[in-house]
Formats: sequence, C-alpha cells, structure tokens
Amino acid sequence: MSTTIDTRKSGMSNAAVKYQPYPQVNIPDRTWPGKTIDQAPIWCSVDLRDGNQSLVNPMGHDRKARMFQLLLDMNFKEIEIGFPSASQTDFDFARWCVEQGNVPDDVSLQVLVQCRPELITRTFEALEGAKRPIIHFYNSTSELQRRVVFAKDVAGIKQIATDAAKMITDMAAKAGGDYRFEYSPESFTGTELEVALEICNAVTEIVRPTAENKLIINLPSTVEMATPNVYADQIEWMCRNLDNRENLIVSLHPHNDRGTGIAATELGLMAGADRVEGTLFGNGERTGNVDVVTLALNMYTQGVDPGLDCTDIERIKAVYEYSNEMIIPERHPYVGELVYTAFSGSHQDAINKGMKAIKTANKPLWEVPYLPIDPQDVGRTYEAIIRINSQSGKGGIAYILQQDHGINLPRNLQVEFREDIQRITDEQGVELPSQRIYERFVERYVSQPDARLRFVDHHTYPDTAHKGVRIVAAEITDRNETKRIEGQGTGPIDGFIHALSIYTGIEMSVVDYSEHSLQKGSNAAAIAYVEIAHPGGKLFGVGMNTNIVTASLEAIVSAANRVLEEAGR
Ligand SMILES: CC(=O)SCCNC(=O)CCNC(=O)[C@H](O)C(C)(C)COP(=O)(O)OP(=O)(O)OC[C@H]1O[C@@H](n2cnc3c(N)ncnc32)[C@H](O)[C@@H]1OP(=O)(O)O
Ligand SMILES: CC(C)C(=O)C(=O)O
Repeated sequence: MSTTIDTRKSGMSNAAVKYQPYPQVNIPDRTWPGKTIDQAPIWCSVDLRDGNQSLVNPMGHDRKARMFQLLLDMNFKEIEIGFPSASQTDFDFARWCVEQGNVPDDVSLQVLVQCRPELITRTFEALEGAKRPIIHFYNSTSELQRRVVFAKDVAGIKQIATDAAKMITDMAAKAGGDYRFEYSPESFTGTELEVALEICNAVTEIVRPTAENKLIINLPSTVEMATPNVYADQIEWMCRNLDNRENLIVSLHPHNDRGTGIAATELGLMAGADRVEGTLFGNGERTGNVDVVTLALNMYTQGVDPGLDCTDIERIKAVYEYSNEMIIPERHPYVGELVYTAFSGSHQDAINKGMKAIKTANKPLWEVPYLPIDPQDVGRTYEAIIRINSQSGKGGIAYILQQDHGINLPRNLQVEFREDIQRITDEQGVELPSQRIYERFVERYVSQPDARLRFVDHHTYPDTAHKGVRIVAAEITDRNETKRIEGQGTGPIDGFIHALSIYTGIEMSVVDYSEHSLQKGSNAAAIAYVEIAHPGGKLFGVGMNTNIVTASLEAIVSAANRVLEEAGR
C-alpha cells in the first residue's frame, strides 16, 4: 500500500524554487572517513574579535581584559584580540595587551584586517612592540560576493589579496619584527575550490613561508552551507592541492548556521587541518562560531588531552556571561545547568548503579551510563546529577537520600517510598527538592506527627520458664497515655513486636531488618529499617536514634503506626 503525502499542506513547497542544493566535492578517494582525532589542534580564540563583533554591546576595556585573562589561563597560545584598525577601542586594547597585558612569550597576539592599505598601516601601529604577533588579513572570495559586493572577477579578487600580502610582508620586513601571517579567503564555503586554491597559492607565493615561520591558511566556513562531510571533503581537497603544504598551517574557522559547526570542525580535523579558530561556548556571528570548549571536551572524553584547560567550567561560564552579556542555555553541552542532571527514572537507576559500580571497582576509568564525562573533571559536583519530579523512579530517590542525607534505603523500601513521592510529584506537577524529599521521608517514617503510638523505653530479662526466650517489657504511649506492654521472643525486636501484636490485637512479624550509622564518629546516629508482615500485607517502619536498639524498636513502632493507620484505627 503506498501513501501519498500532500506537500501543498506544508506551506514550504516552494523550497526547490527558492533554494538550491549545495554541490558535492568530487573526491571519491577521500581518506578522512577512516581517520580519528588523536591529538589536539593549535587553538586560536576569536572571542575578542568575531565574538565581539557580533555582540549587541561590543566589549569595552574591562570586559575584554577579563576575557583575555581567562583565555591566557585556559592555555590559548594564539588569541585574536580584535580588529584594531576598525575602532579606537580595539586599537587601545591592542596597545594595552602589548604594553600591559603580561602576555607570556609563547603566546601570539593576532589581529584581523581587511586588505585595505590604510587599515593595514594602522594595524602595524597597533602591534608595535608585540612578540611574534599574527597579522590576519582577509578578503571575500565567494562567487556571490565577487558578483554583488565587489563587482570583480577572480583576477580582481586575487589582486586584492596579493596586493595586501605584498604590503603586509614589506611592512613587516621594514619593521624588522618577528611577524607571523594568516590569510583567509573569507566566505570560503561559497567559493569554488579551484578559485580558493588559486588565490591561496598566490598569497603563499608572496609570503614565502618557511618551516620556522609558517603561513596560516584559514579556510572559514563563514556561512555554514552544507552537511559537515562536504566541509571535510573541501578541507581534504585543499590540503592535497595547496602549494608548499609543509610550510602552511591549515586552519578551520567554522560557523554554525546549520547547527553542525562542531561536527564540521571534527571532520575537518580528520581531513587534515592543523588549527581551529573558535569561541568559548560558540558566541559569534548569527548562530555563532564553533564552540571550542565543546570541541576540547569532546576530545577529552575520547582520551585525547585537548591542551585547553576546561577544569573550571563555572569560571569560563561566568566570564562568558560577564564579557558577552549573554546567558548560556540549560542544555548547552558540558556547561548548561541541566546537562549533568537526570529526572527520568530509568536514567537515574542506571546512573545510581553506575556510580556505585565505579566506587566498588576503584579504577580510574569513567563508565557511568548517561554521563559521558565525570562532572568533577570540569569542576561540577555530583549534587545535581539526579533531581526528582513525576518522571523519576526509586533509584533516583534512593540516590538523593544516600548522596545528600546518608540514608541507604533497602530495596523494598525504595519501592514503597517511591509511590509516596510519585503521588506528591504528580499532584504538584513540579520538581521536589532533595530537602523536601528528606523531610517527607522523616515525616512519614520517623516523626509521624499524627501517629497513635510512641516508644518510650524497654528492658528485657530471661523467661525462666523457656530456655533461650526473653521477656520484653516496654513502655509506650498511645494517644499520649502511658501504657506498659509485654511480649516474648529470642531478642528485643522479636519480643517487642510480639508485645505490640498483643496490645494492638493485630498479628505482626518482622520479615526484614537492616541498620546503618548515619554519621561517622563516636556520636554515631543509627538508622534502622524493619519490614513487617501483617494481615493486610507488608510495610516498612524506620527509627533514628543514637542507640541502635532504640532505633530498631522505634522502627517497629513506626511500622505499627502505619498498620493501624491502614486499618483505620
Ligand atoms: C566574516 C567576518 O567576520 S569578516 C570581519 C568583519 N568584521 C567587521 O566588519 C568589524 C569591524 N569593521 C568595521 O569597523 C568597518 O567595517 C571597517 C572600519 C573595517 C570599515 O569601515 P568602512 O570602510 O566605513 O565601511 P564598510 O565596512 O562598509 O566598507 C566596505 C568597503 O570595504 C570593502 N571591503 C570589505 N571587506 C574587504 C576586505 N576584506 N578587503 C578589502 N576590501 C574590503 C568593500 O568592498 C567596501 O568597498 P566600497 O566602499 O568600495 O563599496
Ligand atoms: C575573517 C574570517 C576568518 C571570518 O571571520 C569568517 O570567515 O567568519
């Protein structure tokens, strides 16, 4: 049976008229699909330039300086600090970096400039005295921009690039400094590969890079226009065909228009690129530049040292938010508020078991279901891993009580208490915080404010008529009236439940018992759990006391109160 879809209903049936598919690259012997990323690229932060130029309010000195210090602390060795010929703020910041920025000797300041003589001259002024700075010059080479922006043919566009390359290398030679150079055929992804190659080769011929001073050829996905495999094909094609490849550093500068900037970069690295330009958490034009923190942590979680320090991701986030005046969404990889949190039951159960298994195994290898990275590796805690709402299960509730309050619920009690929590979360429709779960646990099982019975005291003595049997004499209150009860058994628990069975007229017996201490040290408070059987089924009681025997007997009273409540007495 075939189904016909009526495309007229989609409202987007003009797609083929308005847009055209991106052409594929003819490279049938491509090698990148078989490669893996096994070492970090050279990283270059463009937060202070591409990031900055896309902000509602571009950064002033303080916001730039704070970001700059963070980038140094994260171990970036190449930092594009701005476009000094574009504004006085950027010029002054470049001068501040050179004169007062305490830039380590192994860090290169990079600046961007268009291929325009007056802007190039001003750029050299901004960098006077800098150690091994990178002059990054660009012009758009795309078919569309050649046509509608520059009204020039390929030769004319090439001329813009080569004139600039000549001027820049001449000025650098005259200045006598140890300049480095970067050229970008901007809008590379909109440029025919042969054209991009011709222009890059022409620039390389003028710059004459050497092994000691390589030329950076930056191949930007200025606008992301195709699937990431196409970008990888383009990079592999360029790497194969560029002249003097051994003296070039091939750099990627991906944007994220299709939401696949990370994938494109990773495939581009597999295709032979050496360097990546990007920004923290992907700030940048439109949908942003590629996010270097995510890229670095993706490498880290594959066992590759990324060379960037992301161990204090909260600081990186704080500086990002201060300097860019933007907020990071809750789902952002590695940093979002919710990315280490599971609300759903089966995820919580698996995480809970995984965390226990890791503790038991005592090995460094991280293997926890649903958590591709140990949150502590980026300075996050385990506190937020599990949060409870109506989608949650017993494993999650058990994890919260254990992790936050030191309470290890027996499995059957987990099942029982989960039903109670589920009822509350269903009724309220919101998350139940850890403290509220704890309070509910104590109220239901320990303090029981509306309950009839309270344990007061007990003592035991041998039953002289029966060998091995002890008599338990206990004092309890029933609706605040003191009562003395008595029973027999092999020990206090056994005898006390017998006494309560006689007193209440309901036959009860202990089917499960466990206890543990709640705090370490000499004043250890104990918690005891008893599961009792009664004619209507089974249920739990819990006692907490500094004395373990008292905690056990309180647990039995707790269970008895619940039996009475169920029986409507
Ligand atoms: C993809 C990117 O992110 S590239 C970086 C973009 N960043 C920025 O533009 C931020 C900083 N820029 C600025 O402050 C300004 O654009 C300036 C100071 C650089 C230049 O300002 P202005 O000259 O006033 O104006 P504008 O930017 O509109 O100039 C466009 C002119 O430069 C030409 N042009 C643009 N880019 C280049 C280039 N890379 N090389 C040579 N010429 C260029 C255009 O063809 C146009 O020429 P026309 O005036 O003959 O039509
Ligand atoms: C200047 C270039 C590298 C750029 O920012 C881009 O293409 O996005």
